[in-house]
Amino acid sequence: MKRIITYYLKPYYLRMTVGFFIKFSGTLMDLFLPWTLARMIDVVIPSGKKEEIFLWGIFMFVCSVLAVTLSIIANRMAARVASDSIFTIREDLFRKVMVLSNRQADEITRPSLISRLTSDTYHVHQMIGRIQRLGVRAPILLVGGIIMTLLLDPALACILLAVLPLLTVVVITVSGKSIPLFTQLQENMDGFVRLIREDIAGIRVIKALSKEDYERNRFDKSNRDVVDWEKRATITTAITNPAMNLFLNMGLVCVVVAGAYRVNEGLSKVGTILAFMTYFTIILNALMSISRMFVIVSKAAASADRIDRVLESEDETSFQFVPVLEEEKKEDSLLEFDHISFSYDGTGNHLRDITFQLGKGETLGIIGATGSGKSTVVNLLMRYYDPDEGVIRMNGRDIRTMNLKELRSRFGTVFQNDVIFEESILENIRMGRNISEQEAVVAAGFARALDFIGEKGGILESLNIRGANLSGGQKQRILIARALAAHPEILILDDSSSALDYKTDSLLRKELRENFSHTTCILIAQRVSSVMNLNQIMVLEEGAAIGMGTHEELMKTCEGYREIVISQMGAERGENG
Ligand SMILES: Nc1ncnc2c1ncn2[C@@H]1O[C@H](COP(=O)(O)OP(=O)(O)OP(=O)(O)O)[C@@H](O)[C@H]1O
Repeated sequence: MKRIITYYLKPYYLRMTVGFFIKFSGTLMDLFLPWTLARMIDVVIPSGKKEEIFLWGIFMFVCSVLAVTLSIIANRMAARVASDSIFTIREDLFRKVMVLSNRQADEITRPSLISRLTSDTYHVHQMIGRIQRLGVRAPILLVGGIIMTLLLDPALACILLAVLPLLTVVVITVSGKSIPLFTQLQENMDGFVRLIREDIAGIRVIKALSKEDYERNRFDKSNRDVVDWEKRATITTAITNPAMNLFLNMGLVCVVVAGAYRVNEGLSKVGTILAFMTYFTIILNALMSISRMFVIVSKAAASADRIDRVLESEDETSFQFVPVLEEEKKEDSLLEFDHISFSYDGTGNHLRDITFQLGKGETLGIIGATGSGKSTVVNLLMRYYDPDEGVIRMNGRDIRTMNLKELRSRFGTVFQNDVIFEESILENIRMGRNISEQEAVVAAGFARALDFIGEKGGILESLNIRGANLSGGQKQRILIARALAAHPEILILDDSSSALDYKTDSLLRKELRENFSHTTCILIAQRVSSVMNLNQIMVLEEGAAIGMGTHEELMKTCEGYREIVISQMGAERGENG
């Protein structure tokens, strides 16, 4: 919250101050109206002076118009400050989310990052707007109302002063009880949104596994939790209005009765009693607004904390430069993994003592069971994570000493589950890079994607979100074209041809051999046929390299590799190599 007030709202302090004075003036006008009404009824009308009545009427009219106009101006200013400041907060938050390290994103979780960017910024937006409107108006009406009643009739004001503590107790008690309930409701709502997002994204698999009932039960439970907390919170706050009204009406009855006596005894006047009753209502409404403010501020404070936790986290770029750790090695290899060990969470051994070297234009295949650590090799290479032990070098230089953007710009990558955007095929290949339409078409040709692009109506045709109007293999080919389009120095294909038929897969490899012979290539695959012709193949098992060499070498030396080959290509091939 502190960051929002001292940093994000700072550029608007002047606007907020001007807005405050406008709101203040408008509220004062509102506050004066009952007083002028009392004066009109008690003094001006009985005097019978038409001119004076007319002037006071004009004065009241001007006061009302001014009160409304000033309030509208101040509210519009407040809305602008809220929108402008939240725009900056969202931008900074989004920028931060983009540069969070994978480890940080794992910790916070992706759905929570989405909630922070959406519902949490919404709550803060609400608070910034309301605090400038109600936050100014309600206290002025409360304090000003009390002062006016004291000025009008101190004896009657005693009734108000007696009722006020009761109203304050109601507000404080209800707020004290409802704020934690609303906070809890917000947390449950986060889980609820997360569940809906998962269910909608995974609707196909839910249907395929006939898990509709299971998911409905999960949904019902989450829905019930949200409704329960919502009920508790709203039932608690529901006491406020009736209780306040009760005290108000009791107070008003006392004011009317006491006022009648005082009027009869000539100690007070009818107009004064009327004005007094109006102030009574104004004060009550101000108190209710203040109680609502408590809820809004507490919600926003929780949201601001969640936003702050992301904003203050050290971003990826701040730990990209590590002082040169070792003498630059003059080596021929373009890429080197030097005894790399790594764990995502500090408990598992996700990679163990991995060592390999790769020269320019060489190709490396990585094969192994699911979860054996294949993608982890790429994650470390791209510096999504840093290894716990060992050094990764590029041209003999520790990659931790390289600029992160520069490092990543040398790669063309296709990851598992990469995303197709709701854009044209051309823009999906370009991805904002300086790539001409012609270059994109050529890349699509290398990726063997031209046939189906033609059938879809050409490269300018739009794709649906996540490529919903494409088959799995078509999606993969667009992603491969995206990776090839910039002619990267190092190409990484992580299980990116798994959905291609054998013929297309083999044609794709032919294209790569013929047109990307100078490109160093790392190919992660489940199929032996995809990697068997590469310069080196690394066989991973539970994070360790159990074999390294060419297909022929591995057939002789690596039992694990032979088993994979036999299972995929038949015993004969396995035995004869
Ligand atoms: N972000 C993460 N946090 C914690 N553990 C992770 C994370 N990502 C992967 N792992 C774990 O690390 C191990 C290796 O994962 P990795 O993705 O490298 O496997 P893989 O060989 O590429 O598998 P697949 O062929 O199924 O893609 C797995 O046990 C996995 O559960």
